[in-house]
Amino acid sequence: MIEIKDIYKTFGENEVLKGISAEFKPGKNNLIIGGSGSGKTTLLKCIVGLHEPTKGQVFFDGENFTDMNFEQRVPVRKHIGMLFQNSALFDSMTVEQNIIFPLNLFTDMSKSEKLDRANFCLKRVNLEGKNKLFPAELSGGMKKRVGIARAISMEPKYLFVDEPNSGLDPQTSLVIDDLINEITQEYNTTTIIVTHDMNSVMGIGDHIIFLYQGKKWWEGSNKEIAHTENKELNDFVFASKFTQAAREKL
Ligand SMILES: Nc1ncnc2c1ncn2[C@@H]1O[C@H](COP(=O)(O)OP(=O)(O)OP(=O)(O)O)[C@@H](O)[C@H]1O
Repeated sequence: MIEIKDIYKTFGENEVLKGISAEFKPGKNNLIIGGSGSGKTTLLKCIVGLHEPTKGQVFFDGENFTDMNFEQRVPVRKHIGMLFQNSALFDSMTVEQNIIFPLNLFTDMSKSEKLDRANFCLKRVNLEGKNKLFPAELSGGMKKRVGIARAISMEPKYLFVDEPNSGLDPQTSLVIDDLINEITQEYNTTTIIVTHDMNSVMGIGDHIIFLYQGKKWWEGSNKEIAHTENKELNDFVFASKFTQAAREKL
């Protein structure tokens, strides 16, 4: 479980996060949603340690991550898998080398063990046999799947995903959402996903927090979101006439 307590983040004069507290449970898809510039990515980066919060604390399974120094964080980081917006693959490396990269950094596995692990992860994301391809030879959806394979190579306890569906068509987005959902349940990972995608919200949103004006404005599940009376959340989720009409039928 990940717990955040009273997180503030300020850039110069710009107070982006104003006291956010939440709990993110294992085996659940925890979604962070909100308008553009509401601080979703900033919050994710504060949780994972890419930004230091101006105030407040982050706990990984009860351990105070914020107060740890670089060395103390290393064992926690080993349990973190990340999938960032553009998949962040190394263009000069093959698919296999990309997946093995964290294993080289964090483990003393033998070459054949690493290869076995890469093959297992590739199979898991339905990219068996694509080992020797380079990122430039892959579609956007395939790149995401390689990103997921790399993220799970270390068998993470915590999985952080920023905009998994950006640049993908609706069908491929569903495939990626399903994959993240399956992995979250199979490995009981505490998964935190930043998303704009309302299909993801309705499809896999076990636990959703909605950011507005730097605060946690609403929290609940995808079932609850359909019936919320929260005006700002309604304006955000059901912005179009089409989604408003769909809501009537929920
Ligand atoms: N490194 C930084 N330095 C200064 N300001 C930053 C930095 N990172 C983010 N910000 C500011 O923080 C605010 C929130 O940005 P953030 O990227 O977290 O929003 P977001 O909700 O993820 O937006 P989007 O949905 O458009 O990706 C913005 O005003 C942005 O300019």
